[in-house]
Amino acid sequence: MKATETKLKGCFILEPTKFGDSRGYFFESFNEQTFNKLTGTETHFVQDNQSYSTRGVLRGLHAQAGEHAQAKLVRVLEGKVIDVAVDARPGSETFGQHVAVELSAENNVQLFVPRGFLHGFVVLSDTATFFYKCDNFYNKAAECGVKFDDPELGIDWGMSADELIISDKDQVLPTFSEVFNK
Ligand SMILES: Cc1cn([C@H]2C[C@H](O)[C@@H](COP(=O)(O)OP(=O)(O)O[C@H]3O[C@H](C)C(=O)[C@H](O)[C@H]3O)O2)c(=O)[nH]c1=O
Repeated sequence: MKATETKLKGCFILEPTKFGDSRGYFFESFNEQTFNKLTGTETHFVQDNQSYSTRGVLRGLHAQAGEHAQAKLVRVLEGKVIDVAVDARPGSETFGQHVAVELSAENNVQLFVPRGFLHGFVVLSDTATFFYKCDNFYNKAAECGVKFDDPELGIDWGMSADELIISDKDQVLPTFSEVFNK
């Protein structure tokens, strides 16, 4: 497994070591000891999530607030997505900045999204199965989010607005400044 820290401190791109042979391939998709050594953290994941979406579905930008904040290790089991993490950590040098990474069943790339980040993704393939580990349990009351197309964030989702499929809930999310600069 190789880990590369992004411009957002604590946010890492991880690439598994793949062992191929005449049958196909094998790789360790997660190893707590390896992960914590590579990221310099003591992360302990407690919940796995999986979602299935069709092309153009955009889920996000979401987070859980306060003590219910979640770090996430995200990857794609089938299909291709653009995955986005936005730094919403108070006082961070990269506050309001984001990274966008292509995750796919072909590249097997993972993104570690630390606590204090907003997270979302858009599906580029016909369908996508998205899998992620969380280091804190789901808490509906602590859910918060920011509008995917907030001009202050300037995220290029790689698709035109008319191609996107977005939940009613996500359509009416506030702007980044309304949530984090209040
Ligand atoms: C997140 C979550 C949801 N749910 C239930 C609540 C709803 O009845 C249903 C769908 O939830 P939602 O529409 O919030 O699902 P997404 O839009 O995929 O939300 C996720 O999208 C972005 C990409 C994220 O990073 C978050 O993990 C999460 O917010 O699953 C649960 O029971 N447990 C959970 O952990």
